[in-house]
Amino acid sequence: MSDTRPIAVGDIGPGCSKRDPILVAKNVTRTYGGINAVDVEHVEIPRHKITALIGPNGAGKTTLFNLLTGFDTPQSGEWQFEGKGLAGVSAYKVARLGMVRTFQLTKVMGKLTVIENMRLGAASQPGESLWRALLPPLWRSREREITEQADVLLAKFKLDTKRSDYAASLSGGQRKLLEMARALMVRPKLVMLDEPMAGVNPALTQSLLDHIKNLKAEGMTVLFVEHDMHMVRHIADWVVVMAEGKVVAEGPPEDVMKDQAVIDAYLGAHHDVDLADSEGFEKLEAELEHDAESSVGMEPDGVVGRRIDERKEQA
Ligand SMILES: Nc1ncnc2c1ncn2[C@@H]1O[C@H](COP(=O)(O)OP(=O)(O)OP(=O)(O)O)[C@@H](O)[C@H]1O
Repeated sequence: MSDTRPIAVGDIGPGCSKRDPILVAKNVTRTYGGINAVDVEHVEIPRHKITALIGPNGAGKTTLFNLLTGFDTPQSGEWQFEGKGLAGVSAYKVARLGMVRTFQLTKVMGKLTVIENMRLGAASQPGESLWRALLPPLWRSREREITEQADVLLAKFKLDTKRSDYAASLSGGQRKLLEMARALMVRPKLVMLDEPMAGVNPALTQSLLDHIKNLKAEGMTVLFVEHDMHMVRHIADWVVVMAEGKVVAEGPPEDVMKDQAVIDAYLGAHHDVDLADSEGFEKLEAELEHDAESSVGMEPDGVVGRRIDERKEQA
């Protein structure tokens, strides 16, 4: 049965408190040269929910992911995952604690087979090195267990027929699926996905969406960065909006899309467009076609945030 209790406690707005947060970050800052890439005063991610982190290009979404998961170091800040402080904790240990992430550009190992990539995902499970070093016979049985777990996941993600293929031979969408499946090898509690839909062929889009919804159904919490607003509206329970490094809005998707701060962050001068309405995207697209200077664009499939000149280069 779905949990219909309110996600937030008290007033809804940037940095608001959650009834049951799995991740709480305070005063996290990261500058590059003179740029405040991330300057997040307070943000809480609700447990057992799907939260979308949105914002225009350069808003600081990926940098925030990197900081929280130990792939980058902030100038200041603290954050707790399940009540445990993670500042200064390495990416490897963060994954072992149950907080895993995928990357905008997948990091699967092209020269390894699909099953080898999956086995590597288990390397960050608690106790792995101890088993291997101290108890070789037990380690062999552990290896069998890892392979079985990998095969179950590969079947679930419909990659079992690719088991012995090199990861390099997979399509972009299949690599995204493999990266997600591999992340699940550590049996995480929080799964952070950086642009899961980018570069995914439309035939795989529904499958990816279903997999993300399944993560929640299986008791995991999901936080994902995405430019595809149709996806955000379709699967997110909660949306956090960043612009210029800060959290500028948050709330349920239907409310956030109507929020003036979100409209300002995404649309600049195009204030008359309603992001809560799919026709609004078409209108925005039409307007931007006549606005070559705009730094915010939209793909026909609903991708907001690409620069117009980037889109022309890609075409
Ligand atoms: N390694 C880096 N060196 C210098 N500047 C960086 C670096 N990484 C990010 N930045 C800058 O920090 C800001 C935030 O970038 P970030 O990639 O986090 O944004 P984003 O919201 O994820 O954007 P996108 O949606 O395009 O992925 C940008 O101004 C970016 O140019």
